[in-house]
Amino acid sequence: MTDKNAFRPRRSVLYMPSSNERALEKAKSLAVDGLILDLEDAVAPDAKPSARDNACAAARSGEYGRREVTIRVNGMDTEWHADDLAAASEAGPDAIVVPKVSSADAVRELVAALEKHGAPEHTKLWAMIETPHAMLHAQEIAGASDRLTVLVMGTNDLAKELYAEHVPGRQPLLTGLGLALLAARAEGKAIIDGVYNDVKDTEGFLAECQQGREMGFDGKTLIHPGQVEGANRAFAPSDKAVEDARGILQAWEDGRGSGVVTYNGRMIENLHVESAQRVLTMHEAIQELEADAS
Ligand SMILES: CC(C)(COP(=O)(O)OP(=O)(O)OC[C@H]1O[C@@H](n2cnc3c(N)ncnc32)[C@H](O)[C@@H]1OP(=O)(O)O)[C@@H](O)C(=O)NCCC(=O)NCCSC(=O)C[C@H](O)C(=O)O
Ligand SMILES: [Mg+2]
Repeated sequence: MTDKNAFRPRRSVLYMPSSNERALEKAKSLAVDGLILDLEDAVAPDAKPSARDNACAAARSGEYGRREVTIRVNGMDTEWHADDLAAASEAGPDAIVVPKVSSADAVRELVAALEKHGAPEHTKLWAMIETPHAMLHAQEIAGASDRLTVLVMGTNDLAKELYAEHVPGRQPLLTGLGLALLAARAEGKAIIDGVYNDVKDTEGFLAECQQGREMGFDGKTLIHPGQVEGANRAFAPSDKAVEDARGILQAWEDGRGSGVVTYNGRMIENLHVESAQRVLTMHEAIQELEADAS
């Protein structure tokens, strides 16, 4: 994995229907780390062709500044997929997001199609992991190509396929979330958590952000501008975490050559130093991103 991919903040990644021109315009002023210009679930069948044109124009426009701009195409088994993939490849967004990727063969087929359509090198593949088959083959999917850089959880589809219910704490989904996380980390890929559907339930949304952060997700996919600030806060290292990381590095430096030191009474070994370094690198990457935005 490249450093850019490892430390590219993806705290908040907002979906928007590419048929909604107001939303596409509004996104230029939102403090999101990334955008998913959707052609799939949020777009009605008769609006698909014009939505495709809007998404490609937006990706080409260069008007989204520091934000990662991606296009979610329709699924591989749909009538729109081939045209979506060809148009998105030509437009050259930061990534093309493909829903319901369920096997390593599908990843290889998608990468070959991106190459065939002349997608520029910077256009990566993000695979949505949202079927039982994908969960059971998550590591093969994640490791199938270097061009695949990010896994995106599709928790609505996963719940549907499992006949599961959406409940606080997400107990029915935890096996799938855990398998996808293990796969992403084993293969050195980023992984973004699924959406929270109730845009008016701030408390429930923040609890789910915290759960995602604690599990190890890099960020959360969002559906409404009102969710951006909470996700940015939840998935950034807190002031306390940054202070602790600096303290750990200092204690390690002061201990020069010891295999183990203490910081605030806690045992510190080399692995804790690596984690502290990661926290500081992420903190600096976020500061840099936010400085670019102002
Ligand atoms: C959920 C919504 C339909 C709510 O829409 P609405 O009631 O119109 O919201 P507001 O009136 O509160 O909107 C206020 C302003 O914000 C803009 N807005 C709203 N949503 C977005 C957005 N996503 N991106 C950018 N801007 C947005 C409105 O235009 C208003 O602007 P203004 O008029 O100028 O004040 C709606 O939020 C929405 O459509 N959200 C996205 C839905 C979507 O993309 N769904 C598909 C992805 S989720 C998914 O598929 C998950 C996955 O596959 C799985 O399986 O889990
Ligand atoms: Mg889905």
